[in-house]
Amino acid sequence: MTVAALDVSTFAFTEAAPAKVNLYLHVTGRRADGYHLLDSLVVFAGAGDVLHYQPGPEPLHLHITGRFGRVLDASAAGADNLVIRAAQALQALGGAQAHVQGGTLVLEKKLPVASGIGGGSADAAAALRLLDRAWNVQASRADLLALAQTLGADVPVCLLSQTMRMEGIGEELTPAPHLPECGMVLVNCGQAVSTPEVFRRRAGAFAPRATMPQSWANLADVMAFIEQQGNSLEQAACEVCPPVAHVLADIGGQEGCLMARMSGSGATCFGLFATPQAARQAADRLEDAHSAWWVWGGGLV
Ligand SMILES: C[C@](O)(CO)[C@H](O)COP(=O)(O)OP(=O)(O)OC[C@H]1O[C@@H](n2ccc(N)nc2=O)[C@H](O)[C@@H]1O
Ligand SMILES: Nc1ncnc2c1ncn2[C@@H]1O[C@H](COP(=O)(O)OP(=O)(O)OP(=O)(O)O)[C@@H](O)[C@H]1O
Repeated sequence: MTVAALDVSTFAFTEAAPAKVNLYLHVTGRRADGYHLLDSLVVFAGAGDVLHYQPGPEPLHLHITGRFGRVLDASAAGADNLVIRAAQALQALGGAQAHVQGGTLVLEKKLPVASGIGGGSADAAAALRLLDRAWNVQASRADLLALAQTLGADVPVCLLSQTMRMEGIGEELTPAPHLPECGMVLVNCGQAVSTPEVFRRRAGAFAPRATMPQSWANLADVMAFIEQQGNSLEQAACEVCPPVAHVLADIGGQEGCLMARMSGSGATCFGLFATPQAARQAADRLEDAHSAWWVWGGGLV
């Protein structure tokens, strides 16, 4: 089937893969195996990739479409793609009782690749949720989380796709206090940033574990808390990708922007606004001024 002939509106299964955003990210230590210990407040934006699946007799295969589909070369649709790796892992977990089938997966790649908002992790997590349903695997939440962990540090939190405090190397997840409605702008300058390289370049003392309140009365409370935290990888990411500083200044300069910060290992930066509408207006202005940037504005999941 050619990509042009794929009509995903007829596909039986669809799953959203929302972008992960680290409102703060503290690197609190380093394990003997080189992985870093983190403390992060993770939220999910209305922006995301979308995964579609049509079961069929042919072996399971993946097409990648969308604005950033071409960034992932042909080999990326093969065995190395996190969607395929997630499918294979779930198939192994499901065993004989699952109704594992072949068919066509289509990944609409709307999120920039290697950009600190967990695109590949969100795709893998969406594949686990979608195929668990489609194949009637009925895996327990604990089994799915354990499997997610084998696919990447961000995959467990993306499996839940809801506001969480994330610790350990990404596997310790606890519910975070409810966030009041707010708006978010996401901006990526177009330069892919390697997560391992940014971790390697991080310098200086480890950051403390944040003291998170039990609840927030309003957005001003949330802002006061988040502003006291930071992103331990921001400086290293700015060295690897100098436009990050420019992006942060431009988001921060937008009318109504409450704060601007980088997400994950970069280079995507976010701005927080009082409402999704204010965020969309700021996104429109940023897009007009920087046609080469990827810009999104809206609300949280
Ligand atoms: C920085 C974050 O985006 C914050 O949410 C994530 O921790 C990164 O998660 P991810 O991209 O799913 O990371 P993985 O694919 O598991 O790891 C990529 C590489 O990042 C480094 N890495 C990742 C996670 C972590 N807690 N410590 C690390 O040092 C390791 O060098 C690892 O080889
Ligand atoms: N489905 C996928 N989407 C994006 N990248 C993928 C996918 N499958 C494998 N990859 C590989 O994973 C690498 C990291 O991409 P990804 O977009 O997940 O990074 P990221 O946004 O920095 O993630 P994180 O915030 O979790 O560090 C890419 O260089 C790409 O080659």
